[in-house]
Amino acid sequence: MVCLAIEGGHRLTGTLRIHGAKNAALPILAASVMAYGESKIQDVPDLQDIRVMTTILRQLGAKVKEEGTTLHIDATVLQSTEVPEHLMRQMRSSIFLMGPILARFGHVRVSKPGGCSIGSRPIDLHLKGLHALGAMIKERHGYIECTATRLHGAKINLDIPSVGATENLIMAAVLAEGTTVIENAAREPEIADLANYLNAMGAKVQGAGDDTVVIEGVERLEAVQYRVIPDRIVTGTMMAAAVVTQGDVTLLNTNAAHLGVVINKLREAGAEITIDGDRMHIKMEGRPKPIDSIKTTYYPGFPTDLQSPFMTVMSVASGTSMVTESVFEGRFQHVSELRRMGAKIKVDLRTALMEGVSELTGAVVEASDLRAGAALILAGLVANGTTYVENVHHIDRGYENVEEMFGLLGAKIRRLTHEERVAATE
Ligand SMILES: CC(=O)N[C@H]1[C@@H](OP(=O)(O)OP(=O)(O)OC[C@H]2O[C@@H](n3ccc(=O)[nH]c3=O)[C@H](O)[C@@H]2O)O[C@H](CO)[C@@H](O)[C@@H]1O
Ligand SMILES: C=C(OP(=O)(O)O)C(=O)O
Repeated sequence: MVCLAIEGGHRLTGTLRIHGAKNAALPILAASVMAYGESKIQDVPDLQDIRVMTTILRQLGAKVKEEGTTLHIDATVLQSTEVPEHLMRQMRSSIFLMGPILARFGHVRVSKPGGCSIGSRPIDLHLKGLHALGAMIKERHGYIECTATRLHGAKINLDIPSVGATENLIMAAVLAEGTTVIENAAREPEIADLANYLNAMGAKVQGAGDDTVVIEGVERLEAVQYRVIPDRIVTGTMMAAAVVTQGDVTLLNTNAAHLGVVINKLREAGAEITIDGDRMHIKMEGRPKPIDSIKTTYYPGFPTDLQSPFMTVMSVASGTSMVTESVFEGRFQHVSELRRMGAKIKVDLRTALMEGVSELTGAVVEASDLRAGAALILAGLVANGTTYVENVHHIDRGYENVEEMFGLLGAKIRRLTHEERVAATE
């Protein structure tokens, strides 16, 4: 079990290029199984979740070649439409394969991805939608098997604007017969990115990024070259890191339009943020001011994936701030770890009240999930002494070479084995 050792007290300065978005790349890679020919997907981040996705694609019989951050995928012929259980279990995003494999091959068998530490994360809306598109669905022994000679268009109203369900259903509907209308669709930028990719392949998807998406089914999709959008959650994390360390940072390959509410909240905390095309400059002088209140919600609201890194900012603010998590029921597990470092946080159900402290102190802490890990790295950057963040595998799911990424801005972060960590803290 590896851990990150973060030496506190180094102000972040310098320039960093933001990598491609995990949450856009994953559904796009899944969608590539619908194309005839060799797809070329650019700016794919080098992350654990991406490695799991390419392993699954290879296991199904697709040819996958890596060339730096470009992936070449040829799924013209697949040997299997069953995703092995051990790979399904490694990440939730394996569920994205359900819609495209079913749409193109008429059959798919996957195991249930299960919940994770941030919440129960059911997939009922994915299944209800696929059923409306004409899939026969059998759920037995923890497996889901879907069949359909050809899916057909349908009107689907999602109970919740689920990102994953919207994406899975768009992918299933592009090869269906007739027109599909998805109402109360999620509006996250990654959905528009997926639709742009599908449309480049010959699909007819309109309205992605809005709450009604209309998909006119086509017969066949052709492989294309496509570049994934920048990762808005990594951008937001690095912005928060610049603020918490009172730094001066320039981020390249960003899209400020995807981060409206995040930029406003950091300005409220006192950050000076300037935007010039895809370049963002963040400068912070002094302690962050308290942020009156943040409530996570669906896009374009405040993203749940940035709730925990922002909690670190608020933990060291010069006053009291409030956060309400309304998307995932279990996303406050970083609170106990931040408290170990000296943060003063009271939680009442889904709301946390943070009384900013002037100093955090380094401690051994555990990342319970990806973004909780990011929050603890940020806390380690400003803490007095060294912070050891355990369970780094969660962080590796979403931040490419995390210690190098922060290191480029002057942070001192080392990756240690468990034995090295124990020796360092004895
Ligand atoms: C790979 C990816 O893109 N992951 C993102 C995606 O996850 P994901 O697509 O899993 O998140 P959803 O938008 O589906 O989840 C939103 C809410 O809907 C609920 N729900 C969802 C599906 C369903 O069938 N039934 C149901 O009840 C979930 O439990 C949750 O409470 O959006 C989340 C919300 O912005 C982000 O935190 C994740 O980073
Ligand atoms: C929750 C997240 O991702 P996933 O849906 O892949 O678990 C995340 O990126 O913060």
